[in-house]
Formats: sequence, structure tokens, C-alpha cells
Amino acid sequence: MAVETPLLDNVKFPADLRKLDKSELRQFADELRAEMIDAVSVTGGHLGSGLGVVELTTAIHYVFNTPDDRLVFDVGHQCYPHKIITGRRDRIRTLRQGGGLSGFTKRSESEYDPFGAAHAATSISAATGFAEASRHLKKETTSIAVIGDGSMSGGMAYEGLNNAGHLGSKMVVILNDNDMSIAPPVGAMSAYLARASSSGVYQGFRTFGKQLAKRLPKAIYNQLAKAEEYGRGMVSGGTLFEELGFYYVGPIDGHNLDQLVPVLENVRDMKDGPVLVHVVTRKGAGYPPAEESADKYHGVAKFDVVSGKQKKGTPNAPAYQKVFAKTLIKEAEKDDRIIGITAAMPSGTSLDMFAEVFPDRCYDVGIAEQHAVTFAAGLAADGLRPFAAIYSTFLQRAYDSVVHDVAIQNLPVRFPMDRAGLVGADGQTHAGSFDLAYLGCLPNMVIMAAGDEAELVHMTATAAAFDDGPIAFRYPRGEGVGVDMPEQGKLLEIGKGRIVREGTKVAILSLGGRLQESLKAADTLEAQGISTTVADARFAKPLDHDLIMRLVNEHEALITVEEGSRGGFGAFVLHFLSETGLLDNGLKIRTMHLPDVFQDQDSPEKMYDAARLNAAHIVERAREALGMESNVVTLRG
Ligand SMILES: Cc1ncc(C[n+]2csc(CCOP(=O)(O)OP(=O)(O)O)c2C)c(N)n1
Ligand SMILES: CC(=O)[C@@H](O)[C@H](O)COP(=O)(O)O
Ligand SMILES: [Mg+2]
Repeated sequence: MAVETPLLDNVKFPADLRKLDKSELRQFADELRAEMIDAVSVTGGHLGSGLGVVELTTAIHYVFNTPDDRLVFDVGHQCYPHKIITGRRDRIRTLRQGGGLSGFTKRSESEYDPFGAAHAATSISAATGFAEASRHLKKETTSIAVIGDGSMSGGMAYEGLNNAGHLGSKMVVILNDNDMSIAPPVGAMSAYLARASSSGVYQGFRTFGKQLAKRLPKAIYNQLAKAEEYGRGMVSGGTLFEELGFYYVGPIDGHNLDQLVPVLENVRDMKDGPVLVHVVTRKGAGYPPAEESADKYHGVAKFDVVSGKQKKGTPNAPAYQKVFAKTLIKEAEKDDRIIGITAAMPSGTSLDMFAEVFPDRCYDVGIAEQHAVTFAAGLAADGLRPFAAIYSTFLQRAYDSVVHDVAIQNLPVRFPMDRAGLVGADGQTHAGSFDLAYLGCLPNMVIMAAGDEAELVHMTATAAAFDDGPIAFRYPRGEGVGVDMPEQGKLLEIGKGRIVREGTKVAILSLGGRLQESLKAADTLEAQGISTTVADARFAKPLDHDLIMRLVNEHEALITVEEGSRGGFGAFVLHFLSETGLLDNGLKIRTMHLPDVFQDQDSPEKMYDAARLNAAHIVERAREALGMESNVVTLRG
């Protein structure tokens, strides 16, 4: 349903926006919001965050000279209004689709995206970089970071504030405080901000101070101004930021353009030092179905604009994340040492289900993956059984905590790694491509990968009982494959895989989510007269050496398949075989893994096709390894 947008129709870039009179900005923002709602209703994506910053985005591009002034969004999931008014309205309905716009800011997409995002809490550091670059290059530009209250729970945000405050960098941090993360925010900072943005005392004190000041002699006024400054700090979020070297402004109403524009104009014209503008907004603002929902429509499927009803498909099998959570609940009912930990992703990991049953044994630590891991290490060191449930991609943020605090000390922290492999619409930044490589090189680490949802039940139970050191288990985003589900998880023998299908000529050794494609490939190969074994490795570390030797000795060729980058499972198998001397005797082995590129978003099926990791590709590699002609006709099949 196209929307009437007469003002927006004449704004392709911010330079066009700046031709509008300030009195037109309200209507402009309304049109921008309507266009965004209409667009996301057909693409799905991150709706609530962008709705909350329609006025803020309008005011920033109106006041600052973007793209020369560098505008850096934190996470970037709120950037859809920004993309619409920076030359991408014509492509906004390709959002998060193959060949379409990214769902986050992306340098290669536009000069108005000076910095890519998607993982939280990076914007202040990046904006500090741009501010210092501007100083070195003697440019009269400024940099602006827009960071949410949830992202302010990320430790890196303080590293940025600390340094920028010390440097006195000419930059603006706009704290977009909507009192929401994906879930309601957690942590002392969010409480601190809540006090600031809701303290009537603060608003009264400041208004009173201003009125009084007008009627006093200068000397007394200066005293009062100092008092006002201190008073403001006392009851608002200012003190913390001002102690870090920022001039604090706010809180101001982030939906009121009559407040936003003049404040940003003043801030723009300030001659020195970093400024933090505390803006209060509503996530999902301007669209009642979003505003009324618990998660403010953080991430939505396609939806009907009028009713707000999302068009979600019916699942054919249980979602991996729910299988994990339900199994963990069962294990925790038997064992009160089990603790759940999430880094601001209670719904994404389904630990919210665990928290409902065990509220006292579930922690949401905010967007603080490093802390989550070392916090878990502390719990494990004293005998508890912590499950630090962090997406594969977000665990990258905590790598040194995994090495330094968990692996070296050989502490039994459990790492359920959801979103392993390619994740689809979130694209390059959220792919869980590297955990096999970055964990598999660590001594003491045990790594499992679920071939289907039944395997995930067993792996969760196995991890619960495993106290010999750190254990990670990975599983894909989304639904399982529809296998029969066990009542209880059985304890897997550590380091042991399983034969799923017996054959004689070629062996496919699959790890994790490519198991179904491996079985499909085996069917095709059998139909071509090539007897095929399929084994599920289950463990990337320790490797099942007996299984590998059996497959090598009983078949002409071995193909390894994994939903991970180079340097992962296949490499570990090659390392092992190189030690046996078997590679010297012309062993036919092929390792199939993700390509050495950051793949853009598309459906997972198409992404795995592009990665050449679907059944047809496995068939092709097996035939090639056997020295048989290619089977292009099957590929087209
Ligand atoms: C390092 C990292 N961990 C987790 C996430 C998942 N994530 C995306 S947005 C979000 C909440 C952000 O809250 P806030 O900054 O307040 O933005 P809002 O959605 O409220 O606009 C989270 C946890 C992430 N992007 N990066
Ligand atoms: C913006 C962000 O990082 C999260 O919202 C992420 O997109 C969630 O991913 P899932 O949809 O896989 O839970
Ligand atoms: Mg927020």
C-alpha cells in the first residue's frame, strides 16, 4: 500500500531535506515514518528501533552536514529511516534480501554510511576515530555516534567514552534512551538513565534555575549556573558522563523536533570537547501495534500494516533454540547447580523460557559477552554448572575471556552456541562461521555440533553432566529437520561420532547441520551406483580418530562437510591424518566448508548454495574425489 509522501518525495538526500523550512519537519517525519512502516511490512526486519528514531534521524541530517559530518549508528538496526533519506528509498523494499540492501549500515552501500555496524557498542569508538581523523586532516567536520541505552551496557562503549573524554575530541554522542534493549534493559546504567529521564525534580530545577537566572546580577548568576550544573548532574545522567569529560545535555524529548533541532544546532556550534546528548524516545513510536507489543516489534516478519499482524509461517519442526531451552529446563529440574546466562538475548536464545521456571538461576547481563563468559567462569570455579548461551557470532566479542578465563583454567563453562553457520537475513555480521576455528585451536576445549534437533537434546544433557572442562555445542538458527524427538537426553561418549548410513565406496563425514544434505547426497550417489557411507562426527574436538581411520581404511575417498569456515573441522581431520602418514599414500580426501568470503544476506538455502555446501555440491565433490566425471546434470536437478 503506497503512502502519500509529498515532502519525502522531494528529498532524495539530506541536502534536499535542509531546503525545507523547520515548520515542515513534523510533516516530513510523519511521512518518513509511514514510508518505513510500509516498506518493512513487505520486507520484515528491525522495525521498532527505526520507528523510535524517525525524528532524531530527521533532525541529525537537517542540522549536521552529512556525509562530511560522519554519522555512525550503533548496531545499525535503527538505520532504515536514515537509508530512506540518503538515496536508498528506491531500494528500501529490498532490505535484508539477496542482492538487496543490508539491514545494517554498510560502507560499501553509501557514503552516508561511514562505518558498518551490527554488533553493539562500537559507535563511540568509531566516531572518536573519525573525530581524531578530522583533527589530523585539519577538516572542520564533526562526528556523531547514535547509541541506544541497551548498547550502552556494552563495555566497549565506556572504552570509547573514556578515550574521547580524555582526548577532548570534537564529537557528539547521542544516547537514544528508549528504555528498551531487545527485552527490557538490565543493569545499573539503565536504572541510572531512567532516573535521569524521569526525574520531574530535574526538569523543575532546571526550568526554575533559568527563570531565576534572568533576574539576578551576573556574579550570582554564575554561582547559580554552577549550582545548576551540579544540580543537573546530581539528578540526571549527566554526572557520569561529565566526569568522563563530556558536556552532558538532556534529557530531551526525542520525538519533539522543536526541541531536537535547536539543541543539536547549539551542540553543532559548540567549539570544543565531546558532547553527550541524552535523548528520550519510544521504541516503536508512531505505530500502535509496535508500541503496544512487549518487544516493541524489535524484529518482525512481513506484516499487515492495518492490523500489525505478522505473517509467520507454521513451523514444520521445533526450533533449535526451544529444544535447547526445554532440555536445559529438564536438566535443571534434576540439578540445582545449572545456571543460565544470556547477554541481552533472552528471547533469541530462548533462555526466557528457562528464566520463567528458574528466575533465580538465570542472568541477563546486558550486551556484555566478555563479562558473561568470565562471570560464568567464576560460577564454574566454585562448582556451579553455568550455560553461557551466546550466539556464535557474538561469542567472538568474548574470545579472550574464553581463552584466558575459561580454557587456560580448564573451567567447566558450557557454551550453547546458537546461530552456528549461515543465518540468512542478518548477513555477514551475524554468520556463525568461525567458532569451530576459533575454539578448536584451544587446548582443553570440547566442541560438539548437533546434526539435528534430537542430537541437540543429547548434547545439552551431555554438557550438563560434563565437568572436566569447557564444552561448547553449536546448532543452527531456526527450525530442526523434523526427526523423532527423544524423551530424555542421553549422555554421549566424549569424542565419539556415529555411522548414520553404511556404504563402501565413498565416506561423507558430516559435522553439524549439513547432515541432512549429506544424506541427500548419499541417496543421489547411490542412485549413480556409488555406495556411500554417511557418518555424523558429533565432535569437532576431540576428534574420533577410530572413526576417521575406519572410514579411511574402508573407503576410496573421504569427504568432510561442516557449516564453518576454513580452519575448522576439516582442517582438524587433515591435521590428524597428516600425523598418520596416510596423506603420503595419495589418500583421497576433500574438506567442504564455508568459502573464504563474508557472504551477503540471502535465504540460508541460497547462501549455502552460494557456499557450495548443499547436497548437489557434496555429490560433485565425491565424484571428483573418485576421479569420476562431473555430474552437472544433477546440479541442475
Ligand atoms: C555484541 C552484540 N550483542 C548482542 C546483539 C544483539 N542486539 C541487537 S540490538 C540489541 C538491543 C540494542 O538495544 P539498544 O541499543 O537500546 O537499541 P534499541 O533497539 O532500543 O533502539 C541487541 C542485544 C548485538 N547486535 N551485538
Ligand atoms: C540486531 C541484532 O543483532 C539482533 O536483533 C539480531 O538480528 C537477532 O538475530 P536473530 O533474529 O537470529 O535472533
Ligand atoms: Mg534501547
